[in-house]
Amino acid sequence: MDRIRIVGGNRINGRIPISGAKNAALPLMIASLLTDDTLTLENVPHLADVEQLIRILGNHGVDYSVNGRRERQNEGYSRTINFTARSIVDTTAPYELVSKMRASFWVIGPLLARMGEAKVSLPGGCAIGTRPVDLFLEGLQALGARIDVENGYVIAKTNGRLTGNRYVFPKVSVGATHVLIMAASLAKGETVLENAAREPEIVNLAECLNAMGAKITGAGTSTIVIDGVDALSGARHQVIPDRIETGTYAMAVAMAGGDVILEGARADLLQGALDVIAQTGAEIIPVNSGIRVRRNGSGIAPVDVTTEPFPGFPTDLQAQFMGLMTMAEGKSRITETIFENRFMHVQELARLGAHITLAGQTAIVDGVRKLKGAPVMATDLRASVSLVIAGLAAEGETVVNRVYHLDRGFERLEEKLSGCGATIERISS
Ligand SMILES: CC(=O)N[C@H]1[C@@H](OP(=O)(O)OP(=O)(O)OC[C@H]2O[C@@H](n3ccc(=O)[nH]c3=O)[C@H](O)[C@@H]2O)O[C@H](CO)[C@@H](O)[C@@H]1O
Ligand SMILES: C=C(OP(=O)(O)O)C(=O)O
Repeated sequence: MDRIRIVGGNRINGRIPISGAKNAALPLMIASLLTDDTLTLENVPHLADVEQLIRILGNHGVDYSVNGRRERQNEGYSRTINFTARSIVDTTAPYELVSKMRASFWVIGPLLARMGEAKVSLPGGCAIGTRPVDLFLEGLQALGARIDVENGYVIAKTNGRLTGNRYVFPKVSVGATHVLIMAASLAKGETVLENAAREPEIVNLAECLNAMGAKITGAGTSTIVIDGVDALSGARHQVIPDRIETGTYAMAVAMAGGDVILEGARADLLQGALDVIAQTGAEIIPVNSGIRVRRNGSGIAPVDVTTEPFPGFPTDLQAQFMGLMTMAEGKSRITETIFENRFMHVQELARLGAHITLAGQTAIVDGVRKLKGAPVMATDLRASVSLVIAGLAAEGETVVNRVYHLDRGFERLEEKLSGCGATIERISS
């Protein structure tokens, strides 16, 4: 299993290109199931989750080509990919494929809307909480689906087309919002989704669906109205830059020190998080090519944060921010409100010398002057990268084990950081 070896202590200086967002690319790829035309997606990141979803979609009959050719393995860069689902050959998404990745469950929406049936294994994904799917099922039922759960599979059926309806999410869910927008796009009549997720990835999906002929308004607000259409066509659409990757590298600079331009980053996608990073003492400067992040000399100020749905501080940056706070000049409180078990990084950060105590859903971080390198274990995607950030600022060598988590969501991580002066390499075994 590959490992990442870091020798900390170097400042990070240079340019880091920001990749297409994993969490935008995945639902956009799934939207290709809604049409028999070609959906061309630009700026698709080269990540393990994307490759896995290509396999899952292939099982349903989606053909793909990269820049006009079949995929070349190990290409390593964001690409333009054509997805074409001329016909759906299988409406079952099997356990072996779905268990590896949460978002693969989302095929249930388009399959049901286009084919009238879907059998999808209950999902996997990062182990950060129980992650139920009740809201997806309740929402699809509101559109007229009959749902059964048998032997670990959700079986959804509809007689004829789904029917538009009003659905109020009892809790904000990004995934359930994606699924209901996709399903409602091909439903008969109007659907109104209230208390919908407002994340930029929802807006990216809605814009793509509209380019395919859907009639969606209000994406990015908590009320989304979808006027169902009979069929969708192909389109060409761009994946937005990854706001979580952007925030992660901004925090790496805030922690290790240095001066980096995050090329292609969009501040509007993570303003809340950038404001928090600025409060820690780093300078955040919008520039033409993206965002410049700089911290030279000054100490790291402690800042309290609470994770919230967009536009609040994202849960997907919580672990990285905790990494940053381990070296703050004082105490900070980090409260996780989205997932009930997203503190797996605490014990690993402690191996580097961090002082963190947990009180329910709040971590109290007592900043230390120095971290010291150690072998650590990646437990989930964002937890893994928090260990990388901390390793960059720690004295001596840190080895991060179980790197496959990182490969799910960070394109060319070692290359991007070593290009800016960090001592970081992958040890393949
Ligand atoms: C691939 C992708 O885009 N993943 C993101 C997506 O995950 P995901 O879409 O899975 O997260 P949700 O927004 O659905 O989850 C938010 C909360 O709602 C709960 N819930 C969700 C659905 C449901 O049917 N019932 C229920 O109780 C979840 O357990 C969680 O506590 O949004 C999360 C919150 O921003 C991010 O951390 C993930 O990176
Ligand atoms: C939690 C994440 O992914 P997933 O929802 O696929 O588990 C993530 O991207 O941080």
